[in-house]
Amino acid sequence: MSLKQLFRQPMLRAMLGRQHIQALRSMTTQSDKVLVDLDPKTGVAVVQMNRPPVNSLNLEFLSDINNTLDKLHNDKSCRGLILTSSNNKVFCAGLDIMEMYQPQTDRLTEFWKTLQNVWMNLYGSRLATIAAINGHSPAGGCLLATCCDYRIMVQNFTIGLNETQLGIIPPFWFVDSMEGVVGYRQTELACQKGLMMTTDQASKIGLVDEVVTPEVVLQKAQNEMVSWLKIPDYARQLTKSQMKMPNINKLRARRDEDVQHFVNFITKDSVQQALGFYIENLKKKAKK
Ligand SMILES: CCCCCCCCCCCCC/C=C/C(=O)SCCNC(=O)CCNC(=O)[C@H](O)C(C)(C)COP(=O)(O)OP(=O)(O)OC[C@H]1O[C@@H](n2cnc3c(N)ncnc32)[C@H](O)[C@@H]1OP(=O)(O)O
Repeated sequence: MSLKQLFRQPMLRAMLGRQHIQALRSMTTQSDKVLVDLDPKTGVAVVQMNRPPVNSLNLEFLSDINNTLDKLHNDKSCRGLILTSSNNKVFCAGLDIMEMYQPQTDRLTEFWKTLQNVWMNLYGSRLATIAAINGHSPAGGCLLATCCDYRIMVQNFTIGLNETQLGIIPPFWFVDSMEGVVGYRQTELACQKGLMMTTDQASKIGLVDEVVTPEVVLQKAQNEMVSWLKIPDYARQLTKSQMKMPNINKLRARRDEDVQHFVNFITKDSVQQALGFYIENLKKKAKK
């Protein structure tokens, strides 16, 4: 019997109720790289990034994240999203560097457009969003975290926009996301120097809101979510939108130009060389 047929069974429908069937259906249609557990009672979806070894963001993974966000946004029962990782050492290693090294222009363009979509979708989400950062979170990983409304991070990991250390530039919307959380001066220091901060350092500048032990990170996120969902959705959403729309509109207005800058920049010989060295070092370090 197919899942579709199974969901139509009157006995199953009676036992589980309509809401639960909907939640089950949405869970079973997700990709195996993005695991979704939507609790029909609370309306909170726990979304686990699950692309081993380090949840690096390649084109397909970004598309899966986007599809998941679309599904949750279209599901009226969903009110909150907790973003976390199935790997308890790495939340997200940022963009998949292999997408940017010796790339095909078409795929590189598609990759960047998809990342822009993920950013707009998560940063501007109608849902209350909490990042349960249960591991390292460099660059694009930090971007995902700063898209969320609240960040809870496990102690003794690192987070930051470290692009300049790779010889690349954090795009203006990465910078805007961080600035919205920690303000201009801390963003300037963090981005120009490509700082990877420990959880405690990040907490000191307000980049993370709470520092916790690994065992409690999800429970803390669930507890925090309860307080966000006590606020009427329309009031919270309109307040959020008022604050986030200027940055979203800024990227919308400069989308094509941003893609062009990215492609031109990444395909420069000097940038390819810097990425090549970085990958070599990463692989050497991984072998040790
Ligand atoms: C006029 C103005 C013009 C403006 C123009 C603007 C242009 C815009 C420019 C471009 C902007 C790009 C923005 C980029 C954003 C990014 O996100 S870049 C990626 C940054 N990420 C990193 O630097 C992280 C690197 N990884 C690590 O530090 C560590 O892996 C880790 C995350 C701390 C985890 O450590 P550990 O658990 O010890 O795992 P490892 O052993 O190191 O790694 C396991 C394997 O995974 C591979 N890997 C790691 N990270 C990545 C990655 N990001 N992409 C691809 N692959 C990765 C690593 O190499 C290992 O692989 P194997 O050796 O094959 O096992």
